[in-house]
Amino acid sequence: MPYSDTLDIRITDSSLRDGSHAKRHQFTAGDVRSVVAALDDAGVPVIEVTHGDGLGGSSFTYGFSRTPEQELIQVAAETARQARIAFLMLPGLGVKDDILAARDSGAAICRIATHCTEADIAVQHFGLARERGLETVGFLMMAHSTSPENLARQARIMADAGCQCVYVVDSAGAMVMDDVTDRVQALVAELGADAQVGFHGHENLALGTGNSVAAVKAGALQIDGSTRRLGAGAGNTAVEAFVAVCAKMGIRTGIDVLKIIDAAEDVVRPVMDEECRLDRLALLMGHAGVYSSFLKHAYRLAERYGVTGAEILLKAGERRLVGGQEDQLIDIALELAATRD
Ligand SMILES: CC[C@H](O)CC(=O)C(=O)O
Ligand SMILES: [Mn+2]
Repeated sequence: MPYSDTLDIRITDSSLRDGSHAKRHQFTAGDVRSVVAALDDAGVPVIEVTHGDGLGGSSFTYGFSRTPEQELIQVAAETARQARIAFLMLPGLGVKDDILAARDSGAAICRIATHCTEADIAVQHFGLARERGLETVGFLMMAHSTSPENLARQARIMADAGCQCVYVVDSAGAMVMDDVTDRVQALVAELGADAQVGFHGHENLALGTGNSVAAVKAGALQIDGSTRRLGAGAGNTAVEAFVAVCAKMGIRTGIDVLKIIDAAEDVVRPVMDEECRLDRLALLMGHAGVYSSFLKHAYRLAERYGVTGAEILLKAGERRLVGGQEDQLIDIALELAATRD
């Protein structure tokens, strides 16, 4: 079944949220205005705007936002003519009042993210969001690290709590196509008509587009990407490439291929500090299954403690660190530095 009468799938652009990691959370209101205007004009139906770690992420642990995220959400909502604005929140980092504030700032879609085995911590948040008229999306992060069967059980918890679409989130960019197919199929079978299934990819193994196509073939109706790959690690699935592939495959996204290609080059690239590269550290994250948003932390800590980013990330992979354990990267760097003395 298609997403709607006019769309086979719905794409959410995460450049202004996942891309916040790559920008070390330094987006300005002007950045948001220009990117939202271009994506909206190209027909992108949903644009996510928040601190990289979601509402309430601005902190010593995750990095401070240059501009308060509610202001960025407000600017996005005022700029968009047809696109709906989404925000992300990790329970515990953000609180319920942040959800209400984001709704008042003009956001329409509430995306709640948990580690893939902890869906139960999101139950109240989905309830509140639905009660206040927000559309809901659930994010099961680091989905490569649990079985399809277990992931489906976690998706059921989210759907029963009022989540309308549960995402398989390849936070580490560690999945290959069969991993995606198995997980998306398991969720589709579990959720049936109760909730849609989505997929969020990272490019750490250069499989963002291929994995997203696999997700669609397995029944996903919502797909995330970031224009010019502006996201954590090697970035997210490039929206412009995925849209062009969909056009060739006859998958209706509602996004104008030529306009999104221009937006990537002329509007998003100038906002970026640098390209999101598939370099050594990004590849290591895909290989070792490490949370993509650890990348910039690894660079910073490597420099501060005189160790290498690769060592930090490989240890993080061995210890199976999950999102929210950024402080443990400091412990790893200190331990490595101690072995140098
Ligand atoms: C909220 C942290 C994280 O960046 C969410 C996400 O995009 C992912 O897990 O890939
Ligand atoms: Mn991500």
